[in-house]
Amino acid sequence: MNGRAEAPAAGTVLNALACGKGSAFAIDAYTTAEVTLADEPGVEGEIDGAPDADTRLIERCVELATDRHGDGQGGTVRTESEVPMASGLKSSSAAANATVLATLDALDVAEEIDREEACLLGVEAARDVGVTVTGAFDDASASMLGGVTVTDNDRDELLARESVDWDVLVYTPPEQAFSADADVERCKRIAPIAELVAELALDGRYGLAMTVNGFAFSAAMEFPTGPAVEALPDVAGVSLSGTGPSVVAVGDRKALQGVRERWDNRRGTTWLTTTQSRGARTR
Ligand SMILES: Nc1ncnc2c1ncn2[C@@H]1O[C@H](COP(=O)(O)OP(=O)(O)O)[C@@H](O)[C@H]1O
Ligand SMILES: O=C(O)C1=C[C@@H](OP(=O)(O)O)[C@@H](O)[C@H](O)C1
Repeated sequence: MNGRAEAPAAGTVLNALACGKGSAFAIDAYTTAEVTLADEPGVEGEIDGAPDADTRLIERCVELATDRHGDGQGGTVRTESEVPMASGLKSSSAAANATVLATLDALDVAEEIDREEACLLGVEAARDVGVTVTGAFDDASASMLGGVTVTDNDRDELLARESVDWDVLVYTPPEQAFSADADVERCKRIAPIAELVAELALDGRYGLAMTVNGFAFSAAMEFPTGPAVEALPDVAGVSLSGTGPSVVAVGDRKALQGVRERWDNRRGTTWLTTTQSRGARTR
């Protein structure tokens, strides 16, 4: 019983750490999971190219999926990823979604299970192993469903979802920042600004929403605002992604290419990509 699936990474419109509401958009970079089920319980996880990384998230995803939709089988799970880990680009959501879908594929029920329900299994696994603050249903839903989503993570409620077709520039500094280490109390201080960003996002004004989000959360979590200032006013929106350190910008491709030249003077990597509206899928 083998299953295989892929799920996209995502960038931030609104970080949910301040007021519980969040918004994210899927991008064209993927994590793939391969699951082999066995009759005995116990799950062994492996992350390609990262032998020391924490495999509990993907192991818990297999356990929850076989508990709810199979007979509690164990097995092995292996992920391969184009998404830098703990960089604000939702590597955890992509890994969880790919693993849940690959497990459902191995159980031969992937087409019967609603995608939002499958996504919530990954959110539950992330809460169980402590890699998230709010559950990150914003990031998980964007990765599972594709497009841009707005969610209430306190209620695990999808408030809005739409397909979008944006060019996206990503800047990834060489450092890592794990969500579980974020200074949540400082983020909560900017809740009134986060509420404003949620209103802008629900109004479809995603570009302005993400720019306001980026300045506010960069201040709260003490990340530099230089990349955003170098991108404005040429782009439609620019923000610190998640709990950082990556920065994402959306807008006209030519303008993004100009911003890329400026960002290339910084340490780390830049890449041009697009939004992704199909979401996760079995392979
Ligand atoms: N490819 C992967 N395979 C398995 N687990 C992963 C993978 N990528 C990320 N994770 C899990 O997600 C955690 C990082 O999550 P987080 O700090 O929220 O970063 P991000 O912003 O990239 O989602 C890792 O410690 C690991 O548990
Ligand atoms: O753990 C969490 O609850 C969250 C982590 C952040 O994302 P990253 O995991 O990308 O840092 C944030 O953007 C999201 O809204 C909520």
